[in-house]
Amino acid sequence: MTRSANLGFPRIGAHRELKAAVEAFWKGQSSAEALLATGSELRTRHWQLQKSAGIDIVPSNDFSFYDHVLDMTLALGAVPPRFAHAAEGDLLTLQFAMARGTDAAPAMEMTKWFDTNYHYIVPELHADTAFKLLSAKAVEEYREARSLGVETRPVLVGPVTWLSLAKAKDEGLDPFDLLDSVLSVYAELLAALKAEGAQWVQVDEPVLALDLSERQQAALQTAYARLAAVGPKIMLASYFEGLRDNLELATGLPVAGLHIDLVRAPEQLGPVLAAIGSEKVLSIGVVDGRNIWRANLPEQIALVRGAWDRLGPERLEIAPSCSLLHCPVDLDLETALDDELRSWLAFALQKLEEVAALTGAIRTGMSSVRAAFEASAAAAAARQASSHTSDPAVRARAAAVTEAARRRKAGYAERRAVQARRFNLPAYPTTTIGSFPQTKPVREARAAFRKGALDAAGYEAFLRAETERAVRLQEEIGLDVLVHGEFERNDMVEYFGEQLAGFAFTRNGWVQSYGSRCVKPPVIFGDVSRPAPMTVAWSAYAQSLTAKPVKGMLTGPVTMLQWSFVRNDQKRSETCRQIALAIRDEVLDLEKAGIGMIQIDEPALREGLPLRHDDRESYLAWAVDCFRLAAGGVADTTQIHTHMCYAEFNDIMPAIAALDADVISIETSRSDMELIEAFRTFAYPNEIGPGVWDIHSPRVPDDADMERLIRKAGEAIPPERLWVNPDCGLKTRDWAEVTASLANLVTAARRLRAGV
Ligand SMILES: CN1c2c(nc(N)[nH]c2=O)NC[C@@H]1CNc1ccc(C(=O)N[C@@H](CCC(=O)N[C@@H](CCC(=O)N[C@@H](CCC(=O)O)C(=O)O)C(=O)O)C(=O)O)cc1
Ligand SMILES: N[C@@H](CCS)C(=O)O
Ligand SMILES: [Zn+2]
Repeated sequence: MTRSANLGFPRIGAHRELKAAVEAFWKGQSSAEALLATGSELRTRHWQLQKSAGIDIVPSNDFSFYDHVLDMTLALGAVPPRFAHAAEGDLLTLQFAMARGTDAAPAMEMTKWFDTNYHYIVPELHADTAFKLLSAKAVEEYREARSLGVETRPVLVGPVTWLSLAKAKDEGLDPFDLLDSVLSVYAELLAALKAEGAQWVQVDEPVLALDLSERQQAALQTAYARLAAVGPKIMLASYFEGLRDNLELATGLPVAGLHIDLVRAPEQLGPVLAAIGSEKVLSIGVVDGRNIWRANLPEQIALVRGAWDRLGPERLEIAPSCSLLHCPVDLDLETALDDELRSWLAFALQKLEEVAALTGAIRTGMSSVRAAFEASAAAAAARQASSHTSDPAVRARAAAVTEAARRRKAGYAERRAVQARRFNLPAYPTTTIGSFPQTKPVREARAAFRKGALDAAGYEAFLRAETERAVRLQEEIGLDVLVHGEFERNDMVEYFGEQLAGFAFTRNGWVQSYGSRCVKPPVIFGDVSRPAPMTVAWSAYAQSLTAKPVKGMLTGPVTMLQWSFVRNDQKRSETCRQIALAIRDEVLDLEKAGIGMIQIDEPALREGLPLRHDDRESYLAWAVDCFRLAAGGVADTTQIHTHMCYAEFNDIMPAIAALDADVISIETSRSDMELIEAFRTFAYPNEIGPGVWDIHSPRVPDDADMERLIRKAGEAIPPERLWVNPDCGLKTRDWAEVTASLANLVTAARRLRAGV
């Protein structure tokens, strides 16, 4: 019988219940028991919701208190030696210590999960890492679901993906040297799941979407020859791209099932069907797990029928393209959303209903799901015919863009000279990345304003006071280039989305970004333009308070695109160009208002890079063009900054240089300045602020730490081109940490200056 399946459900809760519980525990306001109870309630609710939506194969172990890659690291006992002190306690405390750091041990690195805005904790490996089954979470959650009458398919991050994401900490060590020891623990875990009664296990190997080295390919062969023999049948899940040249490898592995992503790569169905042989179950991902558009069921059923014709009912599963971790939970909560737009959307629960409808159509015939299919077809037709998705003026303007609009008037060397005269900054200029603490009072004031409990004048007065406090503090600390603090912003993307035409925003569309932190990506449904200035009043106000330069602060077009739910009826490059023109308007208005330095953040430029090398050049070409279009209109005396965090820069250095920003600030401190190496190798020509404070950790770095990092950066970059700044914005930190850390940062810079 053809079955409906899910690969993972959003764990944070429709109302971010997990966030509240975890943060209360961290603050010491609630007990471990209370946190564990919330976890259990959420898992129970989510299993039941999935069953009620009509899903036959429901996942377990997709839940996590922080991150599922970290959970796998704990399962394998790969605890870095610096957490030995925490390893003596319970696993909850240990995992939070590893993720967030402690006074005694800096946090583990965190980076982007493939091309998503979800962050995982990077496993750390030493030649003598002693792997052992440390956490039986997967078994416990399987047992928990079973006790509730729900038979689940536990999910594990696969060994080859886990090793590929890991960082070797010993010179000369390749993570794959440790494959055998890692596989022993996986085998033990699978055996334990089998003993508990699990018939199937979903093993996620998204690396199958990447260009694989020979070592990775061999590791996949070795791993699955060994693990398939253990017992539970393995559903090997690939997603985020087509298998392409990994197709033969994937279909040839001795596993019982294979999941493929037919949303990103529908063209792979034919070749996979031809190669899959006569025994494997095929799980087809036909509902988009990465976006919020309603599926076109009549179109998708054609793919399903193609698979069914070849495989028959027993060897077919119908599923979302990937875990629904990247989707908000429930569209029904969006009561304030425009009815027309809402009728085009589906969140996690609605997507599962779509999976169930496609399964019903194949299993019991069209008559059982006719209403769902008709509604889906009507929504698709209405969206295509809607006048709200296109704006002829925006299209005409985008079509008329010339190369000249993307080019600064003078080259960097000339700009550097005129800007040095204008700003007259000391060596090692100090600055921050933009945001200052988004404290509870700030969030509460915004919530009160939104609910009407605080009027516009009261909210504005509150924000002005916060901004002035931040400016005064920065002056007192002695920073050279100030920021206004971004207090008026709920989020660096959502804030702009709320003000741009063509964007819509949700009330509850939360998606986990890292740990307890969530984002509410706006929805780009139509052509984008900027009806009015968005940030000019706040920047001008902050500048009016001080003689020091205050940077204007904008989110760049690629990041706006990447961190939104993007329309799927137009090329991404086209949508990005429209956003770039809207940001360009804002840049020019800031310049007109006397703002001399304008930062255009592009932290998602690297994340947007296609997973396969073959696709990268064309992406980088349009992404760089869009940034340059946003920035290119200003005078040479206006200094353009950009900022990127979490990026592996090595493979995109030419693109970063081609942005031609006067100054770039990057995240480097968690990797101990490793990332700066790429800038040295490439001989990056412009100014750089390598981050010297890991702002994701509550730890206050001392001035000696920061001085050491700057000196290390100075070995790679000529000191006269170095800036001193944190890794990223300070919105997640509190004022005590910010005040202490920034004072240390300024001390470090002054000490270096004295030695220059
Ligand atoms: C730089 N990063 C960002 C990414 N993606 C983005 N879209 N934005 C980013 O900044 N990706 C990479 C990184 C990820 N980093 C972060 C860092 C911090 C957060 C974060 O703090 N998220 C907040 C939610 C932010 C927000 O939208 N806040 C709203 C609503 C606040 C709220 O919950 N209000 C309450 C009432 C107030 C209260 O009682 O506290 C309510 O409405 O009930 C706002 O400020 O108005 C988070 O809380 O997780 C995310 C990614
Ligand atoms: N200006 C933003 C950038 C974050 S990537 C901030 O400071 O929060
Ligand atoms: Zn950042």
